[in-house]
Amino acid sequence: MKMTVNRIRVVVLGSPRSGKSAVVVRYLTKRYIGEYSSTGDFLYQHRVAFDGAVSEVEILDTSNCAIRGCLAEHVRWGDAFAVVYSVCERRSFLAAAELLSLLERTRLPGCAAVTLLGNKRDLEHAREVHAEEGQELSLRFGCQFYEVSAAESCAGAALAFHALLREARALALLLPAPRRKLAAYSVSKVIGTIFGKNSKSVRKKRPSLSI
Ligand SMILES: Nc1nc2c(ncn2[C@@H]2O[C@H](COP(=O)(O)OP(=O)(O)OP(=O)(O)O)[C@@H](O)[C@H]2O)c(=O)[nH]1
Repeated sequence: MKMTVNRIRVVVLGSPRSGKSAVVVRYLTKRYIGEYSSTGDFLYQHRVAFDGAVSEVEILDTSNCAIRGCLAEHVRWGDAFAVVYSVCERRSFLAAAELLSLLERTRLPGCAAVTLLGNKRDLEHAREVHAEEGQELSLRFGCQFYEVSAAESCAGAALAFHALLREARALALLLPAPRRKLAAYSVSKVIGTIFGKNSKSVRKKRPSLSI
């Protein structure tokens, strides 16, 4: 049976140190890398098959968007958004609320799949944001919500990303959007870079984005 293939562009947003890269790499490789020295965005290409369909996914792991002024460009580019905060840092939760509000203002409601991820749930002793608060925020913006721990397991990240891709697939059937090409790194090349080097500090390079 021929599997349908669809292309989905995912943008991962959130405060510095909230665990965006750790969650993305955990989902892509099932492994946890402790430290990244991030200097910019990183774009991964990933092919995933589930629910009888194949998705060619581009995941943009952003860094310091607000400071670098590239947030609007990323919001225009994405079909789906993962907004990450750390359950141990209230400031990152407030920033996530701002990001959800921005997405609501700039992307017509129902035109993009969005999920809110409360990361670092393994650090219960340092928790500052309760799960109910994340749930309420997701209800307010009509988006999905998961608490995950990139450090503890890949199940949470996989569940959250597959749910996001499932929603993006459904929207793509309703809202065909123009496709723009991006220079991208294949996951195998990226993973080689990550694991080829000292995995303690992985330098992230900013690929040339041509939208
Ligand atoms: N305990 C714990 N630590 C985590 C988890 N996820 C990430 N970290 C740690 O949090 C720190 C930041 O993780 P990154 O993935 O680099 O965070 P980031 O959001 O990509 O950071 P920027 O690139 O600066 O925006 C690192 O020290 C990670 O080891 C988690 O689930 N649990």
